[in-house]
Amino acid sequence: MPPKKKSKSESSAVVKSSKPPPPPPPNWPALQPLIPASDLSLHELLPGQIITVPNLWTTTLCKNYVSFLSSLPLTTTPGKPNKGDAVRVNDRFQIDDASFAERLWSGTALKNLVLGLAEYGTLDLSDAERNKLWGGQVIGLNPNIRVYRYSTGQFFDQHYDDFNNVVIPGSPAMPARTTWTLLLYLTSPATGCIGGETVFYPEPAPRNKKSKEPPPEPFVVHLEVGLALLHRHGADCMLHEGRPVLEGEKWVIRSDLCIVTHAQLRSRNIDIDNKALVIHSSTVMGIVPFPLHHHCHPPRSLPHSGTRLLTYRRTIFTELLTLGDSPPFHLGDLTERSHSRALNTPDDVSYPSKPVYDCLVVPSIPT
Ligand SMILES: O=C(O)CCC(=O)C(=O)O
Ligand SMILES: [Fe+2]
Repeated sequence: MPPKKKSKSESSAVVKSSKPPPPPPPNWPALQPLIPASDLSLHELLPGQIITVPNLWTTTLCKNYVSFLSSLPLTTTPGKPNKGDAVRVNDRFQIDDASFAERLWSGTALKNLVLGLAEYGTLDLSDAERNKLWGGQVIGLNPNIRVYRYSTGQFFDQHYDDFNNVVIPGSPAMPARTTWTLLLYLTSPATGCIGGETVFYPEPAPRNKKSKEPPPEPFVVHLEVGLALLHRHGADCMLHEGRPVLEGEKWVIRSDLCIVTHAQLRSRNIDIDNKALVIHSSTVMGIVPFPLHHHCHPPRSLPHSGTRLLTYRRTIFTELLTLGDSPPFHLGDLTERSHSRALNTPDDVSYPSKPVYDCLVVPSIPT
């Protein structure tokens, strides 16, 4: 007798049982109230290494979040780490939630400050300098959101944060790499949390390594409610730790800045030279301004015909609206209809509806 065939439902049941679906993301409260971006700024505490945004979240928002986060199923990490991992003793909750990561990025002042789009409070940098600082063109935050609660006596021992390759979901999904750690403090001495500072240990200058000079002073970041701390990670990460909490509870939300890289773009049929980004496709499509946010009116930023960019393969830049619907590729705001609509304001009428362009001039992106 032939083996009994599995019915569809049976076989899907088998698949299901082998890989349980990920837990649904929490019902995160709204990110409000917030202080307007115009009243916030980036503070470069250690050039190229540590940057903060005081009051990224308001005290009220932090307080609401602490009470919300307390309801999540946090797990205490074991005191004995895997080989090579730092000793970390805290309670933690971790979830892949691209939509929350996007809210934390675009729904607060973070994106505009990091990308240099805010009118005030950004660092005074050229696009190339900004890309160098962040390690590339930042496209958002790591969807892997971590929530830490340190109770009295808990700590995160000295360690370096490594980078990760991640995928930012979308259509299509965008491969990216993390370059800076984001720590958002929700508590501080003002809320009864004593201790728990994040401390960085600068490397002694090479010539001093063998000398008897004392090592450089540690750099201490004190907890402040609503302060976002960004620090470079990966190969150039500074040794750092979360000091033991002496009293009260320390709450932190952790994510990372994510960048796109040359290699990742190339693997998607996108070419870049120092100034331009071109999408190749047999069907078309278009050319995506990069970074998008520097070009609210992309047609204005297109090069004049006759420039060297005409040597690129000719592509028809159909109305940007089409990018929103069936994109060969899209990023960030261009995928949003609201933004696409904004491109059809009366301001745009002087542009032909189906102009032919080769390429868009964009800032360089480090490999
Ligand atoms: O909680 C802190 O102060 C440090 C956290 C940290 O270093 C990390 O998440 O890698
Ligand atoms: Fe760390």
